[in-house]
Amino acid sequence: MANVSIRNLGIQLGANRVISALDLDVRAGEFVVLLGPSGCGKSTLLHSIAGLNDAAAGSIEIGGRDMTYADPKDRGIALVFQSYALYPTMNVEKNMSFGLRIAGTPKDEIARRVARAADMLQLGPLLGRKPGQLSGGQRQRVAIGRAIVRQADVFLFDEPLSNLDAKLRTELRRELKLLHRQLGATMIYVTHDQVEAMTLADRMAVMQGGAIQQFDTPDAIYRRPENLFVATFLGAPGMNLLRGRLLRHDGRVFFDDGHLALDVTGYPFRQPPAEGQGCILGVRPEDVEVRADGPCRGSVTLVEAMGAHRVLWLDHHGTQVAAIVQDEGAPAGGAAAFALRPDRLSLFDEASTQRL
Ligand SMILES: Nc1ncnc2c1ncn2[C@@H]1O[C@H](COP(=O)(O)OP(=O)(O)OP(=O)(O)O)[C@@H](O)[C@H]1O
Repeated sequence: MANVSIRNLGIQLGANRVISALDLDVRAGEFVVLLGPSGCGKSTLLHSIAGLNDAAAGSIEIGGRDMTYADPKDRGIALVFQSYALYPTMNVEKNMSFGLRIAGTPKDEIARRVARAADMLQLGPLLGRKPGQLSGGQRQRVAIGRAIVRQADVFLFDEPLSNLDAKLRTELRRELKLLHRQLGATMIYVTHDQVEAMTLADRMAVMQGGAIQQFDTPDAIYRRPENLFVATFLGAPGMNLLRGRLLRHDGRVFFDDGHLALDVTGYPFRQPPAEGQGCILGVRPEDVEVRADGPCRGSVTLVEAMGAHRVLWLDHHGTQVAAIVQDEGAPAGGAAAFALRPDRLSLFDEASTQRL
């Protein structure tokens, strides 16, 4: 296991500067997820760590050694692709051992490593089969097994579960997390699926436009998003947003959207807010409490039954506010009062969209 330290990285693909001045520190043994919408540059960043893209600027260190211009095979990494990339004519055992045989690893050592990986991934009974005789999930297990036998310092995963159906994804996701614990290896994992990111990551980097918008634990990012992009990218439904201004009155600070004056004096402002400052208030649907004595009012426009809970959509003077409720007796229509949990609010500057 090794740490990965990226400084001031710039990556140019054709005429596109896909990544600029990017810093990222992955600790040894950590599971880091790169998460972001399509085209944000997460695969480009992963491929740069693997040495498949040339750096136009900056540096990449792996295990304290400068690998910026090193050949992919010398970086101590193993890469698992979305598309499995298995050899169709070789059986599972041969697919898994291929890299080791090329590298001249002794036969008994190969057998030991393949047996261990097959055991971890429940591939033992399938070792004699060809890829064409395997399901998608089994093929991806073989691709992961092939990476494990290499005993790499850093494992890189490029959306490895996205070809699988929902049930298999969930299963293999859990197996990957357990595998990480067992191996204690450094893993960097690309996905655009936020559930995958939240459940797998020790820390995750949320990317947009070739830059990391926030790098922290899933909980910290979910609870305290650094900017509006991160706030709305995570969560289903996403964070509710109300536009208003910050006003001072009798030594207290209020968020005022013209209909609602919410005392936010206790909010941990990073800088004292300016009087009248344009502000966007964010609150997660599970932090909207539908209760008769709530200070806000809205009319129920839609109720979505999700099985374990319901999503209530409330029209608050033209703004749709989602509330997650557990109670089957929740209002199905008409007017409803609600409150916003004061300790769970996020406030963003309207102009910069950064967290206040
Ligand atoms: N060979 C290339 N030449 C020029 N631009 C490229 C090349 N490959 C990718 N890009 C551009 O770089 C940007 C980042 O692409 P990248 O594949 O890293 O995104 P991504 O976040 O992994 O997206 P996805 O989830 O769709 O794979 C995109 O705007 C893409 O169009």
